[in-house]
Amino acid sequence: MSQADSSAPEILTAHDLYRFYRSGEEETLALRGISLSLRRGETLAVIGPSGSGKSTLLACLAGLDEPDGGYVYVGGERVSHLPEAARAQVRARRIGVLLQSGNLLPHLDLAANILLARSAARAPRPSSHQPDTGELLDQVGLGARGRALSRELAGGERARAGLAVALANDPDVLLADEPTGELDGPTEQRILDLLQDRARRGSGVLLVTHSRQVVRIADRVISLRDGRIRR
Ligand SMILES: Nc1ncnc2c1ncn2[C@@H]1O[C@H](COP(=O)(O)OP(=O)(O)OP(=O)(O)O)[C@@H](O)[C@H]1O
Repeated sequence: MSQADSSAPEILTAHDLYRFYRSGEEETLALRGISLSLRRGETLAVIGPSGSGKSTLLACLAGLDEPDGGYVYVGGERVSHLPEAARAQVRARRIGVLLQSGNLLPHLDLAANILLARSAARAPRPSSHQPDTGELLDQVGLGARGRALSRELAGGERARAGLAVALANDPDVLLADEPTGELDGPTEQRILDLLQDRARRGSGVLLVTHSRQVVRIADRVISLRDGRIRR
């Protein structure tokens, strides 16, 4: 566990999030009034049984999905209730997202994926230090794999590559869904080290996970059940 500074500024705020899904006659209330916040340098783990709303929450926080009620702010900028293009811009500038489905465009090599994520950030914040592609590849231990396509990477390499892309915009907030997935021990440790390093550099880090190892590096843990935070 890292030692987050309780006086550090809040970098992510989510208030009273609701999300309904409707398919045919069936209605699912995936989020039922979730409020949470994250400070710079803080790592928050989100746990809960399958179907409790973790991925839906992450998608709403990342601006990949729109909540039906409530709001999300990152770094003082609104993420929710914006046209999709505006949400994508806030995400490109401020948020790193690591999804289980992977975040590499399949027809571009790894270096090009990183360059694309960096250039999408366009107007980096004055304080930001966007690492260059070589630096990022070295950080995740893939210095020699910049020319590889996603399909040419082994599972552990692909997870680290995804993290490199998620970090390419020097995000205020890193949101990751099962960042260590099915990885072996040494690769899992490497990812955990990178996540801890990210928090030390002042990002807020939110990790959806079932892994005890991941929970161990968190400053705080919240548990979801039926779309609510369990108290
Ligand atoms: N696109 C969708 N359409 C309809 N229902 C959905 C959709 N996505 C999620 N749900 C439902 O919303 C609820 C929350 O799902 P969600 O995927 O957020 O849970 P989760 O905690 O991430 O589960 P898991 O750990 O299995 O990934 C579930 O009941 C799920 O069936």
